[in-house]
Amino acid sequence: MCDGREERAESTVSPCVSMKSDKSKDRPFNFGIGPQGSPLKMDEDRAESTVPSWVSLKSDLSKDGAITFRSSDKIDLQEVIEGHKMSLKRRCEHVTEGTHEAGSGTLLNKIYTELYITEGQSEEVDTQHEVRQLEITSKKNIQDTPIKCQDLFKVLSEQQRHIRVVLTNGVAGVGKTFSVQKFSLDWAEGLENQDISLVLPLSCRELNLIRDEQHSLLSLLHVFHPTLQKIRAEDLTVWKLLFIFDGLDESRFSLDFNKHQLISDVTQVSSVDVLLVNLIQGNLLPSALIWITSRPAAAHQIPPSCVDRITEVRGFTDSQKEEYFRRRFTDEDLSKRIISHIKASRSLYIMCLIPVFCWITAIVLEDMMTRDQRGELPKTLTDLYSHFLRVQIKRKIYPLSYVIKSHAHISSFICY
Ligand SMILES: Nc1ncnc2c1ncn2[C@@H]1O[C@H](COP(=O)(O)OP(=O)(O)OP(=O)(O)O)[C@@H](O)[C@H]1O
Repeated sequence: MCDGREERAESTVSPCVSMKSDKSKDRPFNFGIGPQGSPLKMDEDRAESTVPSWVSLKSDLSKDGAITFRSSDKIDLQEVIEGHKMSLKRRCEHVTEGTHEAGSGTLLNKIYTELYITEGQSEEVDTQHEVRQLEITSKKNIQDTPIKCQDLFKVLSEQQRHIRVVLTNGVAGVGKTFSVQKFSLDWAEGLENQDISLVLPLSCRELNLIRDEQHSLLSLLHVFHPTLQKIRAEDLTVWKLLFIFDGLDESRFSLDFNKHQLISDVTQVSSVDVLLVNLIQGNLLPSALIWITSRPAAAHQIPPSCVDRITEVRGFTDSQKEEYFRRRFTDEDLSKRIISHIKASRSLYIMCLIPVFCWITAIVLEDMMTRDQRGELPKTLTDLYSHFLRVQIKRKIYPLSYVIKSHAHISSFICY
């Protein structure tokens, strides 16, 4: 049992068929490495911290849960937090849709459409055709308990206790990374979860880059969040931190929860996988919150006993599908025509449960409807896919490698 805690509702993470693709290996969301804005200007000679313990910080929570600092710790802590918020906001407010598209960027808040997220995990998917599976899944949703992304760490019923580790499953292209980005942006903009001192997204794909290096948790944060260069070990132990590990399926670490070095000090150096295991088990920073996202087939790497809440991103409900197209196009008539076209095609309508399909559909139908198109609009997934490739090649805005990766992503869904 992780961190030695007593009985916890057993969660089953059944590995489902993963619609694995190469798409997310090219994901543009860069959590850390690279230019992240200027470092904070802080007084080098500041007096030793008088930071109160987290317990006393908690007593300073305002009505809306936001932290207010006492005068002695006000400047240092708030400077660090504000600097980190600015940096995170810069990184999260622009997104690239679909797959990597150099230099592009849409405002996340402009296109972000609420996703259907549920508590718990759907039963293992069977081997039926993808469209059939998605149809069944969407019907099963009715009894499930929806949960909002911003509430993932909130205790929502009397039966629940403190939620420390959340595992979010979801198939390829369903919106896990977008959810992480939206959660982080809302925090950075001061809108949600203001009781959390620092939200620290770490993409598993980027962590792979330092797989062979030795780090302490503190130095790991310095590498991936340079705006936190000035934070010290004692800060980490008193703040309420949220670590987000996005894309566990992309991780090349072998997480061994049974036999590993025990680490409880944030300055202790070890391999990155050992740091992760200790963090997830609660040996290292036991009060830190942890959010892990994964495609279903990789989620079993986290022992159920370590997980306080399992959620699943299910994609878009029917009304969310329509909302997506309405948000995407300022031309109301165009969005209406696109919605009525996908509604008329059963397979397209069902597949639009997956947001990345909405994106592909939008690209293709916008292209076909806004120019003098004589051909028939695509009604099957194969039609849609071939039009998609044609549009991309014609636009020449994507390199060939991008087109090949798109193919890998999409072909994991399409067998029509
Ligand atoms: N909430 C959303 N609102 C609007 N578009 C979305 C949303 N979620 C996802 N999308 C679209 O779907 C694409 C894929 O989403 P995302 O990268 O978050 O999926 P994922 O579940 O992380 O996939 P993978 O497992 O392949 O990494 C996005 O680039 C975007 O075009």
